[in-house]
Formats: sequence, C-alpha cells, structure tokens
Amino acid sequence: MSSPKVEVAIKNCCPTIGEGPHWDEVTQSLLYVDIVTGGIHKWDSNTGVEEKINLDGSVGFAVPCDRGGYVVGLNQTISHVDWTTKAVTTLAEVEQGTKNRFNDAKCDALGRLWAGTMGFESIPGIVSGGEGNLYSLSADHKITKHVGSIDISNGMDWTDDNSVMYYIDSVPRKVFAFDFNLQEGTVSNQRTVVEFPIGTESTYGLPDGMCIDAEGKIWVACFSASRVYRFDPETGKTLQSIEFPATNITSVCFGGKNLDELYVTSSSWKLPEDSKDKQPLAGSVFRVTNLTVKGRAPNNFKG
Ligand SMILES: O=C(O)[C@H](O)[C@@H](O)[C@H](O)[C@H](O)CO
Ligand SMILES: [Zn+2]
Repeated sequence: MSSPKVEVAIKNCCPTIGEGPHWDEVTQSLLYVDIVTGGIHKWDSNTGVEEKINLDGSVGFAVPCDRGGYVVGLNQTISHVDWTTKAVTTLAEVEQGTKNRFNDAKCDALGRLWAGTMGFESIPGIVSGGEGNLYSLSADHKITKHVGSIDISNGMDWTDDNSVMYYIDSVPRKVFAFDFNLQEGTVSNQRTVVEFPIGTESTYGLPDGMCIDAEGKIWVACFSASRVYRFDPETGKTLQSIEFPATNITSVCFGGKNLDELYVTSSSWKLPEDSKDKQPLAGSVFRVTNLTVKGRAPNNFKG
C-alpha cells in the first residue's frame, strides 16, 4: 500500500486561523475562511486562482446557499453574504452582550445549518469555559439551541444514513455522537466515541474540525499536534495518522474530481515567535493524496 502524500495546495493563504474547508463540486473550488480577518476565500483548483472578501468581524464558517451567496457565522450572528455586493444580512443572532462568537458549522442532508459558538479565546485553545452552544438554523431561518455548556464548539458530520451526528468539543478533547433525527432536526442520546487521554497532548492535541469518509470512519484535525487522524467511531481506535509541517491543524474536508483528496487547513495565529520560524508553512492549506478511501460532497444551505 502506498503511503499518503502531503503537499501544499495554497501556500500561506491564512494570516490567522484557516478554517472551514468546503469543497464545491460544481466549480471544483475550495471555500474556506480566515477567522480573525473575517476572510472568505475561494480557490479554483483548475486555475489556482484565489478570490477573497473580508467582512468586518470574525468569520467562523462560510457555506454556499442554494439561492446564491453564502451563509456565514459573523461574530454572534448567522448572516447571509452576497459575494459581489458584499451586502451582509443578519438571519439570526445569539448570545448578545457576550464576547462569544460562532465557530465551525455544516449543513445536514436537508440543507439545515448546524453551527456552534465558543467563549472568547485569548490564546489558542484557551476560552472562558462552558459558554458555547450548538444551534441549528432551518431553511426559514428559525434558530434552535440543541446543546449547551460547550467550551469550543467545533467540527461535525453525519453518517450516510443520517442516523448519527458526530460533534467535537475541543477543550475536553472529545468527539461525541448523537442519535440524529433528520426530519425533525433533533439530536439525542449524547455519548463519547473518541476521547484523547491525559498524557497525549503533544501527539493528539485538541480535536478541531472533522469529516466522515465513505466507509463511515472519521477524520479529525488535531490542533497543536501537527496531525490529522482517522478514527473508527465504533471502537474509538486510531486507524491512521498523517503529519503536517504546521503545528496548528484546524480542519479537513474531502475534495478533488473523485473526492479522494483531503484538504487540510491550518492556523498561523499567535504562534510563539520561536515556533513561527520553524513552521513557515503555517497558515497554508495542505492537500493529501494517495489515500485509500473517498469522502462525500458537502451540503449547501437551503435557506
Ligand atoms: O478554529 C477553531 O475551531 C477555533 O476558532 C480555533 O481557535 C482553534 O482551532 C481552537 O482553539 C482549537 O481547538
Ligand atoms: Zn475549528
């Protein structure tokens, strides 16, 4: 079996926290955000051309909408952005009067958005604890809170049959599973499927963004550990480990013509000066090829 090949896809494209990679099959482009600069970036894999816009605030995620434009997590709002006019329309607002902000998000198979929040992060990984929540936003813009007392709400994805939703809270270093009711848009029966034990901080770090593959196994970006791991959510066992030339690996998604490449974002935000010199590629988007498994195309927002 040949081993996975890691290369730089988009060099030093994120001045702060690269996040939220989303593969657009129609245009064969990668959409991702640079959180602290409010950047929404679109990179065309055919031409290598990148376009971006910057919003006024932190952007935790950006997902394409069926009607055009993007649904974004802008500070404490979920908003719609028109790429051309840059017009921003607020769809929902939460946690007013706090310093919290939206972080990672994804749409379920019905095009409903699931998005979580986190407390103010002064240094990477350090937040005022338990202030985050997980919400969903329906196509008609009704917001519902599902889970509370989260530290850093992060990656999520669903099994092919939509019976299970996986969800990460980074600080307790856990991947949870819920029974998922797609029609109702509800989660229940929370349990832990992967937990990083004490003593594995340097090798596993903090679980951050995630995605599921066509075999139902989960790929988790590990912040402060330079790695992406593939886990079996049935057993919690590590199946594969891939190393990157940047410590703070933030998220993953499958992409490419055959959805057999893994796109991996990273952060260069607040790296200690001495470590900055050792990882000049921090803030790049990486691509992994030679994998033995494919992924799935993501869903757009229906609202
Ligand atoms: O992108 C995110 O999910 C957070 O905004 C980041 O700041 C880090 O990735 C996190 O601290 C590590 O878990
Ligand atoms: Zn994240």
